[in-house]
Amino acid sequence: MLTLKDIVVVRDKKTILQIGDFRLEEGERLAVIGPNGAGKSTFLKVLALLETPTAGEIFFRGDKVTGQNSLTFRRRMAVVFQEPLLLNTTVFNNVAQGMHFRGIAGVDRQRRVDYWLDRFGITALRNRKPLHLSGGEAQRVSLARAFVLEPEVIFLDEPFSALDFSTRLELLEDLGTQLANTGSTTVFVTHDFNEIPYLTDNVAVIDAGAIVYKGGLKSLLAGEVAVPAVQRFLRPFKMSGQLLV
Ligand SMILES: Nc1ncnc2c1ncn2[C@@H]1O[C@H](COP(=O)(O)OP(=O)(O)OP(=O)(O)O)[C@@H](O)[C@H]1O
Repeated sequence: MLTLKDIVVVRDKKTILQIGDFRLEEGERLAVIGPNGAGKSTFLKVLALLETPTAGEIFFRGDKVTGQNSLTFRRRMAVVFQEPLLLNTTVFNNVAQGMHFRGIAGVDRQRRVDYWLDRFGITALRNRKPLHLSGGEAQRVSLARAFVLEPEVIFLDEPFSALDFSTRLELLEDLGTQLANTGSTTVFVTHDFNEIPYLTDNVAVIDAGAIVYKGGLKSLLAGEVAVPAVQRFLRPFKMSGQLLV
């Protein structure tokens, strides 16, 4: 679905991302993990066509992405960030907002919003303004706003890292269910190994701007693969007993 070729991102004269070959397949659910500053968000923004790389090519379903067509492709994707970024209007309007740009209106729009409010358990909040939502509720609105667009690919950049543990678990379970139901192609950035099994076993590890591992999480944690950068990153999780998976 998305292919990166010889991507380089340079910022402030520093190379922060370097990806030779990368393919995201149709229906693939990929978790991206790595230490702080490794380049995870930059990688996600390049894939989501939100950041233009310094060099390299991006293909969406075989078509080369250019300055002229990138907005059209971007409208076929949805992104959820750590901060919900909601407008100061009702939950219903926030979820309905993106459909305006896609020409979906009337009964169809209402039906789709109602469906996703229900899927994420926020129907009762439909007339509430964001100021009066908890962090977990606000992130449910963000998720509904992304899914309602029926995007071809969903990007999630540490969507739950600001939430408490039990809220995070509930949201991970609900997100996992909805991703399984829709079969959406997904890229999920996290810095916590424990979140990954709720969504997938398929993981890419980024370190110092490069993908140093792509494959199964279970085999990675079982030590079946020996990538020094991965072992270094895993060590503090194991030592502090934070690795629950
Ligand atoms: N616009 C920019 N200008 C200069 N440096 C940048 C820019 N964007 C990112 N960087 C740097 O690039 C590196 C990678 O940043 P990025 O946000 O992609 O990492 P990350 O793995 O998502 O980090 P974190 O887990 O802390 O969110 C960091 O050192 C960051 O400071």
